[in-house]
Amino acid sequence: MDIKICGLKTPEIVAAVINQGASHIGFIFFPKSPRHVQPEVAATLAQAARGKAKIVAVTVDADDALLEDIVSTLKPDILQLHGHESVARVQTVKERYGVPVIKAFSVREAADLDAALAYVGVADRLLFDARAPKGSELPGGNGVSFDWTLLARLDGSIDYMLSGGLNAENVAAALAQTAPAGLDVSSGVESAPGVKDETRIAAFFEAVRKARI
Ligand SMILES: O=C(O)c1ccccc1NCC(=O)[C@H](O)[C@H](O)COP(=O)(O)O
Repeated sequence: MDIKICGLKTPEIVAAVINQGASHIGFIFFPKSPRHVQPEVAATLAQAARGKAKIVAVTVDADDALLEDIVSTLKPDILQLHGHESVARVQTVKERYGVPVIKAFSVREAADLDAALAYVGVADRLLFDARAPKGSELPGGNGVSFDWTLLARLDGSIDYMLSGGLNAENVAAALAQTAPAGLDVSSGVESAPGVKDETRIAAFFEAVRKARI
């Protein structure tokens, strides 16, 4: 099972998540986020992880100038589009930058999943996250979950990551109700917004291992 730890900001935490066996590490390029990093910082942090985990650049409705900067500076393995990018925009980004795309969707009700189906075959992977709570300026990284039973309506062949409010305490329940190809977590392995915690990271990986025995 793929595990993506998102919102990394320090070399110590990059080393910790690689040691735990993360398949993906995510860097956030969204100035309002407490996890925001500059492309140069992400590129330096990514050096220790390259070839061991996929480097994911997370953007929100980014324009071409920002994407070009990120792609040329960080050289990500994957671009995660976490805004309102259309199917056509996802296709264009894939073609223009030659990088696989994860398209994120905010889920609160069944119709949100139906809307995501238009991206199957265009995005390389879908990521289902919770709809941001009222008042939040962040489209992701809010530490809130959605009703996982909604995912039962998906065709079993759809490749998706589950995200939104996951942590060591609830991940077994999430895996009992869903069949994702991967998990994505940020707040659930933090001690404060934007501050990753090695003990919580280890506990999350341990909980996933236990749930999968
Ligand atoms: O994490 C952020 O601050 C963020 C900001 C803007 C867009 C996306 C963001 N995060 C994307 C992720 O992939 C998070 O891991 C995902 O939303 C889950 O977050 P959490 O519920 O905190 O585990």
